[in-house]
Amino acid sequence: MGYLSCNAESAVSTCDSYNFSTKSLSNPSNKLFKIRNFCFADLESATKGFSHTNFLGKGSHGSVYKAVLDGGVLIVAVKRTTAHRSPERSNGGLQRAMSIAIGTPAENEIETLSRVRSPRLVNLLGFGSDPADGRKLIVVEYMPNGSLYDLLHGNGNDNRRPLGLARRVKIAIQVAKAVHHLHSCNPPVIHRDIKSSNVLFDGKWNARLGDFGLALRGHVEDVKVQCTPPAGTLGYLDPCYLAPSDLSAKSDVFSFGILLLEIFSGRNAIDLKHSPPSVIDWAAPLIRSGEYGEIFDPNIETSSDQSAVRMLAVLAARCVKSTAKKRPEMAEVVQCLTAASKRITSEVWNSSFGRVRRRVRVASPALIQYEPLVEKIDTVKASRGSSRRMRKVSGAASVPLKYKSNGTDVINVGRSKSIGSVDDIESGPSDQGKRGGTGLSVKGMMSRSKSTGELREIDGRNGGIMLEMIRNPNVRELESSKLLVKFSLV
Ligand SMILES: Nc1ncnc2c1ncn2[C@@H]1O[C@H](COP(=O)(O)OP(=O)(O)OP(=O)(O)O)[C@@H](O)[C@H]1O
Repeated sequence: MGYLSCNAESAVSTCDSYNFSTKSLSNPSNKLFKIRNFCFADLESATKGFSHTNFLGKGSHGSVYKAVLDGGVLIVAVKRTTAHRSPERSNGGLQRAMSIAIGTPAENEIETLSRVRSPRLVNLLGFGSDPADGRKLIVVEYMPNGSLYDLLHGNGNDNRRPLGLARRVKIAIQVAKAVHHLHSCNPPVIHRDIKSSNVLFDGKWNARLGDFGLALRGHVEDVKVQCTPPAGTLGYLDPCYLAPSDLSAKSDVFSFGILLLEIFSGRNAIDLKHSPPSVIDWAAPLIRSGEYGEIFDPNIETSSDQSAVRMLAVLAARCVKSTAKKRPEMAEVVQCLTAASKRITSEVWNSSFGRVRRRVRVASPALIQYEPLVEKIDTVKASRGSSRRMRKVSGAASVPLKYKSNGTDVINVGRSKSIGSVDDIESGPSDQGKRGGTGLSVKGMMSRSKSTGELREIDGRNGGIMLEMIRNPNVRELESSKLLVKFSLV
């Protein structure tokens, strides 16, 4: 994929440097963020002399080390850039074009990150420079849980369970929010290097977007943007981005689309073990022919909500459309992923409560005997009277159930079809005394949550009763199993 065609040298000679200076960042009058100018000796000792033990990884611009500063209070990652060389001699030529029209990638990263900040990004904390050769050191937040690349592809030796679909979609949403944040800045920031190895996990396993070495901050018509030759990582690079003037936020959307396919399928953006090696060439025909489920990792269970699966697959296909204008904005991407996530999460939720659901199914409109229940019920008094509050789950259909009381009376009970949710029980007038009800109630829990409460008769007309669940936070231990066991089929 040879998309890189611009001559970096000529671009450098014509660009506007925006008067970038690291001095301005440490100037107290600069109120953007508190960016520290670290002393090299401090960074050197905090990384134990940039030792192997503190080594975190190596990128195309240098090595990254863990550093412990401020007497152990502050743990950071320090990027020590390689000595600056001209782009033509850079050894990253095949993987990435060295094309920053202003300064080095390190300077660019410092400049860009000093102006954007978000909990979805690997934020800049400060910088330093090596007095021996002037190399820049970038100090960013430390991400202790590795990269998305590691999580998806591992190192081949670990026996980790593959990530579930809900988790994958959550990660996708977090990255989408990061990109959306960048595009919403004024002027916007185009990251230009969205890929799984640039998504890192913080201490709470939230995904953060990092590595702003190639990021461009400015409007597409700005001189800086117009003068910066195309760059990115092969496999993720927008095929429409052939010249500086082609750049737009939609190039990031393309890279994000490739990342989505990688997240869903577990395949590398380019994987020579597969044919075709490119994830987009493999997935696009499947999505086009409506085989949406085929693009998901075969090692994970996809949602049985097929509309969510379709939404995700179609979204990825839209992001990687060959015409940039047809790709969605990141705001829409976030929305769509969030909608799919809700469907998947409720599906996961429902299946984890399958045990309760099965019970509800058994209890569908069959005749059910509830023999000793009356005894039990007689001993339990309604605890909260008319002040009770029903927590309703919207859209839950009620199914009338028939129960046999003591083998003699048949009573009708409204119960929701929705899983194990007594909260969903059909409600009605609660003044049981006036309605000639039996005055029975029973403790129970069938809620999705661990909350407990009381089942209380609320309507005793027509030879049947209506029960409702009254939430009772004081009752911790549940008698749901008893309740359910007592409802046996006849
Ligand atoms: N903030 C951080 N916290 C913890 N580890 C980090 C951090 N930043 C980078 N790393 C580790 O260092 C490695 C190199 O990071 P770097 O951003 O320099 O390069 P890269 O993104 O892997 O590759 P490239 O520079 O080619 O895009 C990463 O793969 C990651 O393992």
